[in-house]
Amino acid sequence: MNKPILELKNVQTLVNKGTANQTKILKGINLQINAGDFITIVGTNGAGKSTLFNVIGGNLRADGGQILHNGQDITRTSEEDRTAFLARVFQDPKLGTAPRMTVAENMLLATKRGEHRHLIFRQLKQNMARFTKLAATMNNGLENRMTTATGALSGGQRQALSFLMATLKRPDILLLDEHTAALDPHTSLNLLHATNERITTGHLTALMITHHLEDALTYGNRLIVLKDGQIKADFKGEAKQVLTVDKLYQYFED
Ligand SMILES: Nc1ncnc2c1ncn2[C@@H]1O[C@H](COP(=O)(O)OP(=O)(O)OP(=O)(O)O)[C@@H](O)[C@H]1O
Repeated sequence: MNKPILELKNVQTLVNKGTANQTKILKGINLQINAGDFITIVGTNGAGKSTLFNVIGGNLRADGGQILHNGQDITRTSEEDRTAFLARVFQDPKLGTAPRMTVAENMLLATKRGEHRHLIFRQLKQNMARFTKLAATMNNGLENRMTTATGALSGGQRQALSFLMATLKRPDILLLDEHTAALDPHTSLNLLHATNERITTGHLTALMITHHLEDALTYGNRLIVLKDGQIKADFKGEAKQVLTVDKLYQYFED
């Protein structure tokens, strides 16, 4: 059998280390993520979902356990070095794009994720048709704003651009941290559809945090419930298909 694309072995994190307030946030996470997995993650506020993404992304170091990428230990690899194989989209549309650069320039930058980036503007012209076609797949008019500064886009267009940028250079792992939560219901649904399309047709490996149980059930092949820093359930394949909102809701009680 192939190695998991990402594996977490007994991963633990602490906050307020060495003080009287020292607290364990992740309490021994064991998780094997296989190539092509699209995992939705749900859990109460404070369950540790963002902390899990921080520790996978490398902006928080694990205080115990191991993280392996294709079998290689990356537990101590920096956040910057992990961008060579990992991309993340945040809830805040402002976080994923450079506001003064145009849509096309941002996209060009994204083709160089994980490399020393300097823009060669002649490459803009060469890539414009491809970028415009890609922007059109987001179904929100982004393709008509290729030379607009990103700061002037609507929140929905900016977040769609962040998502596109995260996937332009194929990441081994894509982390979606409530990436539609700041959008209105219609815009959010549109981006979710585009997200699902790009992940499934591109066979990307993705983890998506959401507070919408319906969305967690609708999308992906796997669903994880995080509670109090631990994985309480991991539904795969058919077990996920027969899962209902009512059953899932039980994990949020008490
Ligand atoms: N730097 C920190 N210092 C102290 N406590 C922290 C720190 N970072 C996270 N925590 C605590 O760790 C717990 C988990 O936080 P985390 O943000 O991972 O939860 P979450 O599941 O993403 O929550 P939400 O759904 O509200 O976004 C929370 O109790 C939070 O207060």
